[in-house]
Amino acid sequence: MRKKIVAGNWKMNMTPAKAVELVNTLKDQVNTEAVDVVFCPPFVCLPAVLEATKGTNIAVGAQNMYFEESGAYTGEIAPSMLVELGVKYVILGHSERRQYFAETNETVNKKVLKAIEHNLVPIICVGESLEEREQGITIDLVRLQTKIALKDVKAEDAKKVVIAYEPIWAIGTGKTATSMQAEEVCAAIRTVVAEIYSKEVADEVRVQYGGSVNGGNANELFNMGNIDGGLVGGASLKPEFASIVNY
Ligand SMILES: O=C[C@H](O)COP(=O)(O)O
Repeated sequence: MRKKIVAGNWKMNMTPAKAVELVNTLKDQVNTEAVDVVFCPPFVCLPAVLEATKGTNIAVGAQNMYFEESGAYTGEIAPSMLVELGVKYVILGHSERRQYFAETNETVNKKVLKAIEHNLVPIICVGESLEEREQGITIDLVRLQTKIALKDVKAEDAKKVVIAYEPIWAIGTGKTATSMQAEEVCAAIRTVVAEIYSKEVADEVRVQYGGSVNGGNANELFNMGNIDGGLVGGASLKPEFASIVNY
């Protein structure tokens, strides 16, 4: 039985002081027994959020990292830096990174391999644009993104990764995929994982849905057979996040 996982991607919002306020608002409200809860603040807020979540079961994730160990990569963050702080998860390949920062399936794969090497759990984002959906290539595209992201990842490591299906047209738009649309693609992701590895691996890997998840739609989405929780943007910055976790 897969445990649900709900992660809040704060994106480029909050300052360290505001982050502590948000954690203090949410930390006693979220039920971490039934669901793994992850807060993913901006890099500079990580120490404050780690401190503020001490003594809770809330895990902390980063929103990105680089695939080299160290060196002359101005502005980048290495996995060891995150690990030393106590970060457990890292979002990789978010569509905003692909769109604005030229991330490709190949760089996402390098980051996934590096994260695993450092025992960070990658939350790998995949998903199609509206144009791609209208062209009828959603499943092919998401299968390809998943396959490349997992290239050279061993079966025992693949079991632990989280894959977030985020249709780009649903991100920050208030336009949620229907539970059937989300389920169809999340099931296809599980199928491709089974093809690469085995049914056993596919049964363990957790697949989230992301894109305008809110307190009103979380229950229906998270009750679909192949949806193991959500990657939440806008609503993760509000008290409403608790009602998503406690769906
Ligand atoms: O990472 C989170 C997603 O991009 C979803 O964002 P959203 O909940 O604001 O639509």
